[in-house]
Amino acid sequence: MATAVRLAAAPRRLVPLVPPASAGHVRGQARFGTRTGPRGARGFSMVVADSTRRRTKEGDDGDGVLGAPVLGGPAAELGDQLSVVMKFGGSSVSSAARMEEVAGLILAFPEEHPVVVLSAMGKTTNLLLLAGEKAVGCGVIHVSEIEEWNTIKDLHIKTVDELGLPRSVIHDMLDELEQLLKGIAMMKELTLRTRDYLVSFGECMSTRIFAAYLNKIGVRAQQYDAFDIGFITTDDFGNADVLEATYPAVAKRLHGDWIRDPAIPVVTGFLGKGWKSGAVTTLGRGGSDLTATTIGKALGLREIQVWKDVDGVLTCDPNIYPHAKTVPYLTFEEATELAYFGAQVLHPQSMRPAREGDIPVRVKNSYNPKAPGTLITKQRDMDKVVLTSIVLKSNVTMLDIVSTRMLGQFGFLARELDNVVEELEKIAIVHLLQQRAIISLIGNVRRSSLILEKAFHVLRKSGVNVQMISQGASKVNMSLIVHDSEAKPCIKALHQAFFEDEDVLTQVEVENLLVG
Ligand SMILES: Nc1ncnc2c1ncn2[C@@H]1O[C@H](COP(=O)(O)OP(=O)(O)O)[C@@H](O)[C@H]1O
Ligand SMILES: N[C@@H](CC(=O)OP(=O)(O)O)C(=O)O
Repeated sequence: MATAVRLAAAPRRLVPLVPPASAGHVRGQARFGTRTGPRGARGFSMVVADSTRRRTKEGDDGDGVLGAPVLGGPAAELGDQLSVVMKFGGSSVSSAARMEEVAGLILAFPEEHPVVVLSAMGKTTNLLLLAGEKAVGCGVIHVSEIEEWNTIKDLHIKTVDELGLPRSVIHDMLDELEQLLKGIAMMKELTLRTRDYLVSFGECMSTRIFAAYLNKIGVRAQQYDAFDIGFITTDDFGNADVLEATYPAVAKRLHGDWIRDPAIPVVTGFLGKGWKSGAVTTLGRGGSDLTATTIGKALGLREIQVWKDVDGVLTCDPNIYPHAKTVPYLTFEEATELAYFGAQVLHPQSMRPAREGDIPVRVKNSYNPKAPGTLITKQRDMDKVVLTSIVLKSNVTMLDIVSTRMLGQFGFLARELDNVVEELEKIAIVHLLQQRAIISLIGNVRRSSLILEKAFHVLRKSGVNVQMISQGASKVNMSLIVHDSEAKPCIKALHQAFFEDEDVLTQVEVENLLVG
């Protein structure tokens, strides 16, 4: 749950990336093609285990399939450098057929030498969490009956079978996972640390399967567990931060191995190793995006690609309004605001390494690779930009504070919500308003008057009362707070007005005419 605060203190080298027509499905053989080209305070308004396990043995492909013939694939020769990161999310690798498609996509760019980052297959992370919660209360002898555990097991076994791989690729992992669930059942508790260890099995299995499959079709690949190759994090289980030491460590390991023996690295997304505990940590839900950008920066790669199940970053969440359109270009700042204010498509922290390393990020659709996707860079031409995307964050609690005694007071908001309210009530009248939603208008704040005029016109026509508005320090975000129940219709109405009505450009043109 997020919190919004209203203080009413009185007074208050870039080319389209499209696989060739020949790119596509592979089964048992590599195919090639050529690339067609290659928070916080805003003025007075505020919106506010054992990690060494499963180490890949030296000289092992990490997959149990050794010595497969090299048919081709991104044809690395000594001297060639790793060039891109290709991250595939859970939906992109949800089945054997999807893994074959993804292998086809990688092979469609033979001149690239990718580092592949994978998430867990499909909904495996959610299923692991549910299985863990059930294990707490079900008793050791009933662990084998937990529905989610059986779904996970069946999916992974089915996948290796369908890909023609030996079950030994994941056998030990599944065994270890069942032992862990029994341990949770025995202890009747699931700590944050154990939870991270539990969910790590998802990425550890998907990467082992995929690396084994690449090797089977003759493309040399090497599986890596991120926590074993230098992903050092804070010990904030469930939401760990990547520490600086990660960059040189990851670069040394991946680059060093590649130079000695060029095999496509297939790295677990989402996972790290706590610097104090040495235990497996996770980077927050959707954290594989951050793994990808961290590797991109560490190795100074040309581009970071995040392959999803949508045509790129869209003008709004397609689950809220299906007529969302692809946003072709974004800046790192826009993408960060979008993610931070609730767009599930990117991990909120993921743009930081890309921005620091000035490495373009491309969001692509693994189900529709010909779609151009979204290109995210440091800068873009904002001249014609009005609104870029509309983002919704629901279930927000708003604090409405009226006081004359708060000027010069700061720091109180950093504490817990209950404490904050208690503290504030000493000096102000506080209303805690729940079930609110933040609608963020990501766009060109230099056109804020135009955007807000249009937005308020739409909202007034829809009979919606805006309860707070925040612009503040961000150059790309204007936030409105409305009641939760009104938020989705608002998104739809705003989307229609900004992205489906023809008159927006005309307004820009009129404005340009007035200015120029
Ligand atoms: N503005 C947006 N643009 C694109 N997708 C969005 C947006 N807001 C929400 N989404 C959702 O994000 C999903 C993609 O993100 P995610 O599930 O994390 O991808 P993956 O697991 O493939 O990395 C889409 O399927 C879509 O439902
Ligand atoms: N599997 C993890 C990490 C991740 O990034 O997944 P995805 O790329 O499918 O959002 C999760 O579900 O959170």
